[in-house]
Formats: sequence, structure tokens, C-alpha cells
Amino acid sequence: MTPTLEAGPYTLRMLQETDAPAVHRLINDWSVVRMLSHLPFPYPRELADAWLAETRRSSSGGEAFHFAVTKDDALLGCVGIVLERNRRTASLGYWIGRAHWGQGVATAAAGRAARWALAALPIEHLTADVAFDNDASAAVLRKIGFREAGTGRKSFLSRGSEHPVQLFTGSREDIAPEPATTTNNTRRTVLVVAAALVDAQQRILLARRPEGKPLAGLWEFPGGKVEAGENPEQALTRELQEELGIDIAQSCLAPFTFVSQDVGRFHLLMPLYLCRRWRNTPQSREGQELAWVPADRLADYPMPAPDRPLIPLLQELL
Ligand SMILES: Nc1nc2c([nH]c(=O)n2[C@H]2C[C@H](O)[C@@H](COP(=O)(O)OP(=O)(O)OP(=O)(O)O)O2)c(=O)[nH]1
Repeated sequence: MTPTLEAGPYTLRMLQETDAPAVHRLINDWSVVRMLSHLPFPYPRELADAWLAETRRSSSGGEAFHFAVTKDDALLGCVGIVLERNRRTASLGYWIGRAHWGQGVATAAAGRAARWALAALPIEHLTADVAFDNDASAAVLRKIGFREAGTGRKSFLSRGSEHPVQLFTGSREDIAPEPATTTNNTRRTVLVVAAALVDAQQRILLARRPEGKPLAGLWEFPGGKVEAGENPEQALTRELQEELGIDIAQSCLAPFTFVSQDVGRFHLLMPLYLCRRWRNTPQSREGQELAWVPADRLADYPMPAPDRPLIPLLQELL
């Protein structure tokens, strides 16, 4: 299902059949349609109806997410995220009606959709392409964080011929970078405590970092930062209660291993505890997705770089 997202003054919502007249009016404009590879000019009204029906079909199948970009209920343009067949990559596309150019609509809307996709979909990166003469659109992609990834060629129906396109790619690190936490070269050490909760079937609980947090979309061991006045075990029992609603006796937290790694903005020091006993069933308390994962499937869940060396250690143990 395509969610509704807020992007500054704009709302991104699922496209509806009733958007057809506005879609037709905005796209049937040479300056817009010439940048879109697969549409003819003039753009007939029936194509708008057919396209809207197709977006609803692909959205319900979870293959694509097409958003209407609106302000005060008026349609300004569209943003789409289409999953590749392998589901590890998705492409981002957008168009904005000419009357709304130059106001930052595309940057706000496409940026919001890109960050949502990287946090919510099982993808590793996004791709996009723009016509060689579409400097404004290339600037939007760069502003969102996309990097140039070469050139290609595409046939443009509206122009009746093949033209070069600039290819772009954006990973989580590119598009949702973490805010800098240091202003000088000395990185402070941040103490983060985490737990590998292991159930009776020897599965480990992973939590997905939600949109809006650094590293959104990656899977991690539940836990968080140690606050002033707490020891690590107190911090971990507090975090597990807040995030999962479970009670853990500090005596049930067995030190397993630790991570000590420079992660750019700070130096991460993360003790990982093993825990097999707790009270209550772990539940998502902060909107984060949860997964019980057998040790031999851990590598299928993209994790922050410092966590990756922990996977073989857990596999060996379990
Ligand atoms: N909990 C957890 N954090 C991890 C793991 N791997 C990893 O790199 N981290 C990093 C991500 C974050 O930069 C940091 C944890 O910070 P956080 O922001 O989630 O901590 P918190 O729950 O206290 O959150 P907040 O109050 O600051 O929003 O540690 C992991 O496996 N579990």
C-alpha cells in the first residue's frame, strides 16, 4: 500500500482515478513531456486514465509506489518508486507541472519518497536517470544525495528518437546521511549497549531502524545509548523495556562481545549482550519492524557496518 507522507508544505498520497484530469493537464505540456521517456506528445486523456489504473494495480501488488504530490489538495506533480525484479533496487522517477517549477517541490517530494523507500523497502539502493538536457532534474537528484553513475541511452517517445541520459545512484549513506556530531577532528566515543535476544528456536531478534533516524532501514540489535548516570546494564534494560516492552533481570544479560569502531561522526563502543530469558513478549513499541531471524539467515538483513563482524560469531555460537 502506498502511504501518505508529509514533505514540508506538500503531501504525498496515493494517486486516485479522480486525479486523471489534473494529471492530463500537467503532463500534456511539451516542457514536461519531453523529459519523460515513455509518453507521446500530445498526451491523450485516455493515457492518463490507463496510467492511473496501472499505478493502482502495481501499488496493490507491492511492485511500485506512485505518489501524487499535492498542496492544499491541488495536484502539483507525481513521484514514483518502482522496484526492480530482484527487489534489491528501486528506481525513482518524478515530474512536476511547469507552473510549480523553481519552488523546491521536486527536491522536497522526491527526497521524501527516496528516504521513505530506503527506510521501508527491502532495497539496498535507488537509481534514477534524467535526460541529458534536463539540468534542473539532475540538480534535484544531486541535492537529495544521488551520485552520478555514468550515462546511458533511452528512446524518448515524445521526441521520436533515442537520446543520452545521465544515470544516478543513491545508497542509504548518500541519501539519509547522519548529521555530523563533531566540529573538530577528535571524535568522541559513544557508548551504545545492545542485546542479542535468543528465543527457544535459537532465533535472534532484529529491529529495523525507522525512517527519520540515522541508518534508517538497516536492521540492528535492540538497544541504545547509555545515558548519564546509568551503567550499561541499566541502560540496556531500560532500552529493551522502552523499545520492546520486555522486562529483563540484569543477571540474565551475559556479555558476549563488543564493537569498537570509528563510524565517521563518532567512535562507537558497543557491548553486545546475549539474553535468553525475559518477561513479556517483545512487541514493537516505537513503530519499528521486528524480525526473529535464524542465525544462518542473519546475512539476509542489511545491518550497520559495525554489526557485520558479529554475525559469524553468533552463527558459531548458535
Ligand atoms: N541499538 C543499536 N545501535 C547500533 C547498532 N549498530 C550500530 O551501529 N548502532 C549505532 C546506530 C546509532 O548511531 C547508535 C545507537 O543510537 P540510537 O540513536 O539508536 O540510540 P537511542 O535509542 O539512544 O536513540 P536516540 O534516543 O538518540 O534517538 O549506535 C546495533 O546493532 N544496535
